[in-house]
Amino acid sequence: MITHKKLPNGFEYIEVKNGVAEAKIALQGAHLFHYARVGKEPILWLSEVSDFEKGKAIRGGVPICWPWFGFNKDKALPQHGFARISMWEFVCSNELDEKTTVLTFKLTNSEKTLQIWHYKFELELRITISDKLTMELKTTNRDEKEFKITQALHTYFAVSHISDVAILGLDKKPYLNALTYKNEEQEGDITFNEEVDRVYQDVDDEIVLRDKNREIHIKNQGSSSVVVWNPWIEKTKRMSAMQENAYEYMLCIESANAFDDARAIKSQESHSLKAVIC
Ligand SMILES: O=P(O)(O)OC[C@H]1O[C@H](O)[C@H](O)[C@@H](O)[C@@H]1O
Repeated sequence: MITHKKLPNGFEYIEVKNGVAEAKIALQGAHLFHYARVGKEPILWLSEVSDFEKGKAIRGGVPICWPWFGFNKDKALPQHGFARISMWEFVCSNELDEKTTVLTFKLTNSEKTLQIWHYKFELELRITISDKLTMELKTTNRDEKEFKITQALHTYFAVSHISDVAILGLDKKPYLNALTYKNEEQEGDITFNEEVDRVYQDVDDEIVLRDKNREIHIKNQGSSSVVVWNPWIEKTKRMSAMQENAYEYMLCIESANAFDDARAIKSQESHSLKAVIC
């Protein structure tokens, strides 16, 4: 079942419920901010003090970073691009069976986007809610000239406690340490006891988030870079919409095309970035 909902301030979202899972997706940013299987704990983390407000990104769920990931050279432009703070069009929903709901959202260039990013584009997000969460973000170049994007499905995962989790599947992978700007290589599993902000490259395999009582598997397509991030104590204090202890209960594993994995898309061609989480 699909229900259109509105907060008292006018902020709109869609609630999805089917036989196996439920989800919530805001029209601003086509931002999925809740996904849980029936009777199970949510997979995604959402800040208890997140904004649900026009022009502000939701803190948690899956922000869509597009058409650039991270800072823009022009510091006046928004970090992680404009897609996550733009109003998307809800195109359609399709209940394939009692366990599978597919929703499609679209964003195209406008006068406003052309002022800050000088290309015509079509961006489509297909979200499939079933016992798996599937997100496919397709960028089509509708301009005459080629363009280059960096992007991410910036997934915030809920964890029982940051000191109890490990990320498997990135052993021996090269990464850019975004805190020191040094290139390093992963040794073994990733565990957390300090701030971590890394862009892994050459990722071609499944990633596993191992928690005390569950494992989450992440499989990406059209992507060979993965960002792993936990802000830890000091950065959390500086961030918007985060409670002081929030870093203990979340981490991000972001399905990306970032840094060396930027993608050039020719006129009328497309690129799809897909993540399957189960
Ligand atoms: O606060 P935001 O703009 O949502 O960014 C949140 C985080 O996103 C990514 O994971 C970056 O690697 C981090 O450096 C950044 O702090």
